[in-house]
Amino acid sequence: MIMLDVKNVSKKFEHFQLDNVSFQVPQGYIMGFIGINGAGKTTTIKSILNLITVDSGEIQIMGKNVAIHEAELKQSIGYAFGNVDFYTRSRIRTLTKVVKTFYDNWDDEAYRRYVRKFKLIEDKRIAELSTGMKVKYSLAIALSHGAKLLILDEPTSGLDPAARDDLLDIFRELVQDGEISILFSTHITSDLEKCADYITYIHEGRIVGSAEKDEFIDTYRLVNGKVEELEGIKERLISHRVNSFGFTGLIRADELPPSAAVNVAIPNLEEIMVYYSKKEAAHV
Ligand SMILES: Nc1ncnc2c1ncn2[C@@H]1O[C@H](COP(=O)(O)OP(=O)(O)OP(=O)(O)O)[C@@H](O)[C@H]1O
Repeated sequence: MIMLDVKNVSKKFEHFQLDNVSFQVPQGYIMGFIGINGAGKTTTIKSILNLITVDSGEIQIMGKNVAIHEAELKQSIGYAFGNVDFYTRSRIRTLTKVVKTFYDNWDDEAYRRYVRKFKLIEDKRIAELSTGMKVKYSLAIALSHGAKLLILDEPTSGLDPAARDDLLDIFRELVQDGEISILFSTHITSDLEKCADYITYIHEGRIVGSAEKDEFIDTYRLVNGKVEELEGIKERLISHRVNSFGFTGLIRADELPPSAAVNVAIPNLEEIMVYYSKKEAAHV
């Protein structure tokens, strides 16, 4: 089943627009949503949560339009924002008492289980929680009301490597039984190398690619060669850099000329993102 279906969504701001954004998150998988700062990740997520009204296009969760069925669908969605503070003076215990009243399917037993699993101390005020703990608290809330789609906006930013690794393990565990799906936005691509099944890449408000992770990476090649070879291939490169050893560039695999005298390697997600952002700089 398709859990989240973003279809041809456009939204225009004064200096930025989401331009015909489309991608799908299948049930039971983790979709990594990547792009550099300002690419449009948060705007897309706000559209999915119906926090902003899109100009055109449609977003469906479990086959239902979010703009029409917002209240019903929010029962099935959990969200966590890594860097946002909410009700910072409340204690966990107090906040949960309020939050649980929003949900029809609240499961106290599940909540108790997640409080223990995530080692949440209920007497602590939100302001006293570390970033990782805040994300875990959001997850505990989401999982206790039976959320089937978790929308995590930069959940790992600001975390140390050990805390990040801990959360990534939790995300993997959550999708294991095929019920829960996760949309995970980040610019820390190494997190996604570890935990995402699919990748959607947004650049300047447009989707550059959305596919299973290895297939997405396999669309690109990193090439390097002597500067003399650059002219013959330059036009096909997404961008390139030159140093004293020669040049390195990113190219779509289907654009690679068979006869080019260059070394070819598979890039990682970070290299794909870095070379795409250089492309933008070259065109400004
Ligand atoms: N309400 C708004 N009015 C005008 N412009 C906006 C509004 N919200 C976002 N933008 C602009 O849209 C662009 C995309 O922002 P967005 O937050 O979606 O990017 P992002 O990919 O999430 O970036 P980051 O990784 O830095 O969080 C930015 O240039 C931002 O200034």
